[in-house]
Amino acid sequence: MDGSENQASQPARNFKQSRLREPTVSAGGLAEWSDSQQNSRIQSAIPAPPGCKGIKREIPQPAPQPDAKRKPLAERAAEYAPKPAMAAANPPRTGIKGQTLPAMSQLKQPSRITAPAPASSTSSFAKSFGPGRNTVSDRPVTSKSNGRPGHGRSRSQAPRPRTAHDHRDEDHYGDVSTSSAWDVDGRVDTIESQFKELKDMVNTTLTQKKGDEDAFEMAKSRVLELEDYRKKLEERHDRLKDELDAAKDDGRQLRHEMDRQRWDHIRKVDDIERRHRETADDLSRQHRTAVEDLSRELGQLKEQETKEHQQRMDALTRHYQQELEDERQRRDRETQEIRTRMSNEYQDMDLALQRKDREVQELGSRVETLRAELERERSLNSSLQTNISELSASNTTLEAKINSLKSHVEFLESDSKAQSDSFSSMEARLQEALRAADEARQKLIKEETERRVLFNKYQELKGNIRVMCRVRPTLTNGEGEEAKISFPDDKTSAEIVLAGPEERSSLGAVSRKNYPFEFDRVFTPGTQNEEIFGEISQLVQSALDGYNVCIFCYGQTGSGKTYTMSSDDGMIPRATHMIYDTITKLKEKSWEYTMEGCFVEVYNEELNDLLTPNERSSDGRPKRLEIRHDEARKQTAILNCKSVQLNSASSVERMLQEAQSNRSVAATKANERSSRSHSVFILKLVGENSATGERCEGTLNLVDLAGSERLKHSQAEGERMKETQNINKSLSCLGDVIEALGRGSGHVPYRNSKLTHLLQYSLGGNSKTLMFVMVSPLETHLKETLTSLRFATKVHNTHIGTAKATKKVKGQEA
Ligand SMILES: Nc1ncnc2c1ncn2[C@@H]1O[C@H](COP(=O)(O)OP(=O)(O)OP(=O)(O)O)[C@@H](O)[C@H]1O
Repeated sequence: MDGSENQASQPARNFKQSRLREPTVSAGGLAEWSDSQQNSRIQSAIPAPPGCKGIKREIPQPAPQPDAKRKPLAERAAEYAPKPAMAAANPPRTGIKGQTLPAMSQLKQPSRITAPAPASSTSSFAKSFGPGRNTVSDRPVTSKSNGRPGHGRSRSQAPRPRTAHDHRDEDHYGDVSTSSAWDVDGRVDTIESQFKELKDMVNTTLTQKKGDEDAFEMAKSRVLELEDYRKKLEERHDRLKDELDAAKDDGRQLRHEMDRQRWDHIRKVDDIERRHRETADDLSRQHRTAVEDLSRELGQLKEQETKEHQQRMDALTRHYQQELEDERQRRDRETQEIRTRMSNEYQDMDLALQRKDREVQELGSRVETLRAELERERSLNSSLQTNISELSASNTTLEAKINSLKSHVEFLESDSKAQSDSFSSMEARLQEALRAADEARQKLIKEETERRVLFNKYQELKGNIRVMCRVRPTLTNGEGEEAKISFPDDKTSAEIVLAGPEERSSLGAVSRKNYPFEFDRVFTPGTQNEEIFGEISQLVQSALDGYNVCIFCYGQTGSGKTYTMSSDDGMIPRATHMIYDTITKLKEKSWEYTMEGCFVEVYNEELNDLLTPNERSSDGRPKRLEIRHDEARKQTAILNCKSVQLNSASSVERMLQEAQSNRSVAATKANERSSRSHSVFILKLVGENSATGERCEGTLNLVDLAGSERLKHSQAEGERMKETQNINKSLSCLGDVIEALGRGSGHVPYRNSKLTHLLQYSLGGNSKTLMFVMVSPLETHLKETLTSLRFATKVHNTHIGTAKATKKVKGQEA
């Protein structure tokens, strides 16, 4: 039977006696059970399916047997049933016993009293006690007298709970004591009815007990069932365990089998591989043998073929030789015949030719005769014409003579004496004028010599190294912000003041420092090349006078060096034009000049000829330019360098163009190259005075230096690095040379760079030097500009010794 059905049929069942692990249920019965409690019982009662999780569920233990010493309530109630009078007669005793029941009832029914045992009955039962007998304080004592500890005891000690009707028993005591305390019959009736109720209760309890026993039995059977199930499960577990062990054994065997098969397989694979190798070896052996056999056969076949071929060739050769011989003989015969025929024809032709020759000779002699006749006729004709013209001329002359004679006769006929006097005075005056002119010429030559002396003295006084500054204008293509440059002194035009970069003080004030510089001359951005040349023309004159002159432009890239030096109206074309003009003028003073020019560049410490850049020596190597100094003449020559005779201004222009184009060829970007090399235009001027016997030899060097800002750039690599190092080196060597000259040092380090070595006689004692420091007007170039101006100031402060002209008068040193 199902547990739930059992419960439904026994609503008043007391679970305290069963002690099963089920929720504690009050004596109220089924009406007080919650659904969850019922469900839990249903779940526990249903046997779990075999093999499910329920196997692990705790099997409920049989409830312990109730305390045997304790008398069941029904028995105790039965003891009182036949003696209702005693209850009235001996109220304290009955009261004690009666007092135990509600206490027990309270133990069994902790919260509620259900319909069969309503609170009203308890309260009416309580009414049977006399006043003061059933106080709250007595109850725990009675309960304790039981001597059993229990969980219900603590509840009895707590303040009594309200009944199901939500009022305490004590609430009625007042009523009992006041209304019916001494109504014995009423009380007996009440007690009897109460007893009857009690009896019903006992019966109910007995029924409950029976139900409990049934439940107990059922639980027991359930336990047995579960035991069986457990056993089954254990059996199943053992069976499964056996199966697992068997499966493990199978697995082991399978693994073993697998290993064995793997080893078999590996062995087989090895065998196959070995067999395969052996087969391959056999095959390759067979192949080798076959190849050897074949090659042997091939060799034999080849030999045989060669022999057969040779035989065939021999047969063919013989055959063809025979044929050739036959053909040759046939041809010989034919040739013989042709020769015979030809000789006959030759003979015929010879005869015909001789005949023709004779005819030609005859014709030639006839032509000669005719030509001679024609010539004779022509000369006759011309002589006749000459005669005619001579005759007409002589006729005219004769006519003129006749006329003059006529006039002479007339003159002679007039005053002939006066005429002859005037003639003689005129001749005397002419002689006088000639003598004066000669004297004036002599004076002029003397004055020219004196002018030269004075001019050079004036130059010396100005100093042999002069520095001029030129600021180029801003270009119109929006180059950038202009630097703050001022020119304070209009009169001397020798000062320039540069506002330095912005400086910020610790207080945040922005200021600019002024940097004043002073040079021999400062040219403002508006100055034209013409005015610049006006300043340097005196130096060009000095070169004509036999001095070595060096004019160089120094400054950063883009500051205007090339513009100043080599542009169409730059210093080089202007200087050459001036020289031509001067030479022409000097011719009147008996000076004859020859002018020779060469153009070189110093690039990477190598001299390159810009007029013949690709010229090679006889051994095919590029011609190496070598510097040669003539100590006595204080002149420098460059070996293997093309030197051009400059007879006219146009030849100078041609030379400049050629140099420029060669410079462009040498580098893809001519501008870049111009920034990275020094170009030197060398003009040699040799003058001789036929009147005075003077001879002078001067050199004009016009140098466009490489961009000075390269001094700082050091991030370059490879070729660029070499270039940078060389530019740095040569520019600092130039500074060293100027400094050494200024100090009057015995040793001047000319040889430290190609540039200074080349300009040795144009820098220092025997020369006049002019440096142009070129200035860019841009703010971005400010630092470079300051560096350039400082360098120029150093040069300007250097005093170099007196210059000397290389001049000779025939037979004596200058
Ligand atoms: N005085 C001037 N008036 C007008 N334009 C000028 C003047 N000076 C220079 N320029 C212009 O400025 C530019 C740079 O000048 P230039 O090529 O002569 O500089 P640079 O110093 O020779 O440079 P690099 O070292 O690269 O050869 C050119 O376009 C040139 O025409």
